Amino acid sequence: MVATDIIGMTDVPEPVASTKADPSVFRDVVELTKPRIVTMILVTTVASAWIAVASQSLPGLSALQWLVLLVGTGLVAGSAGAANQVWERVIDTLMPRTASRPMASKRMSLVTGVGLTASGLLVGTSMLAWMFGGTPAIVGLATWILYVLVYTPMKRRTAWNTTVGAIAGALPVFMGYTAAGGTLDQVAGWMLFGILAAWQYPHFMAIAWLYRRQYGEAGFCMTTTVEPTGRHAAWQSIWGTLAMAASGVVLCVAPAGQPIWTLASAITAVLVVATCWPLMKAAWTFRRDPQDATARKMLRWSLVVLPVVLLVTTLRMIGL
Ligand code: HEM
Ligand SMILES: CC(C)=CCC/C(C)=C/CC/C(C)=C/COP(=O)(O)OP(=O)(O)O
Repeated sequence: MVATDIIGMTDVPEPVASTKADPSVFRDVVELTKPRIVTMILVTTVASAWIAVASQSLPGLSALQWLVLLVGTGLVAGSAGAANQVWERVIDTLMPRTASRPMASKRMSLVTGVGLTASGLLVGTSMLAWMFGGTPAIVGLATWILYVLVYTPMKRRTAWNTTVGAIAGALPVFMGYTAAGGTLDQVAGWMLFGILAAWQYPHFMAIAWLYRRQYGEAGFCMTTTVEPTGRHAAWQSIWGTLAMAASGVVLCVAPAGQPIWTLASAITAVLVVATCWPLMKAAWTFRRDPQDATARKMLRWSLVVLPVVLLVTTLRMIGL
């Protein structure tokens, strides 16, 4: 049996909570890490490192440094995804969306899940500390703690969990930014953080709407379960998209705090707004007509808009 996935692009197997669902151990290990989220986090890490180098006139990273940054960050982020699945192995059985995960379906043992989580965290953090010193490693560890130990239990208590999740999802920009030599007091780094944190509202409000029944039945506290008309979710998406565009514009125009009025800053600022526009339109349409179709459109646009905004801002910084 097949079903359409959340963004309506491909057919995916209907989730089944059975030990026979997926015999591939390798596939389970990958699935445990939430690979699509990790991939997007790595995209943000690369953009952040590049923007730090270009905006602060730093020497670029060597090939080995890029490799260690990507593998180290990927391991820490994958470990966070794994820890979340270990923690939620029982509640994940209550939602068709998550019931076929390796831990929830019991295809993977608790010992293996915990072992993979611990080794990913240890190896990833050590690699970052060895190559780049303490800051990126400490930011990674703090992100891991916030996501696993604060956000994960909060999901069943208050819809404010999304704000904590958005902070955790945005902090990895500082791993790339500081690994490349940037510091935590620079405007460019904080604008990148702003882009990421704000983007997660349209991204997640769409998901929270599409899965509102599953979240509600499993006992999760999301904006769409505590306010089921979708109005709050829509407004959070609209404000999130606006804040994302504003952070992107500031990054293009005033990467060091002081506005620099050049053709490049004006063109890229306009491009940032133009890129965010379809997401804003989708959020507005969702506000007027909160339905699965309008939410799915918003989710799809969120996944397109983030990499494009990062590309535009990176090109601006490297002076193209
Ligand atoms: C409040 C923060 C966030 C929440 C609650 C959240 C939640 C989710 C959930 C539940 C899914 C899975 C949807 C499904 O099962 O089909 C998902 C998909 C995804 N998320 Fe997020 N997310 C957040 C932040 C992030 C961040 C920071 C990134 C990366 C920068 C990210 C990237 C993705 C990607 C690439 C997908 C894959 C979409 C697909 O299924 O094809 N998310 N998110
Ligand atoms: C470097 C490092 C430690 C990075 C970690 C950052 C990270 C994993 C951010 C993810 C953001 C997030 C809240 C995802 C949803 O989890 P969820 O639990 O709501 O999703 P689920 O319901 O599908 O399990």
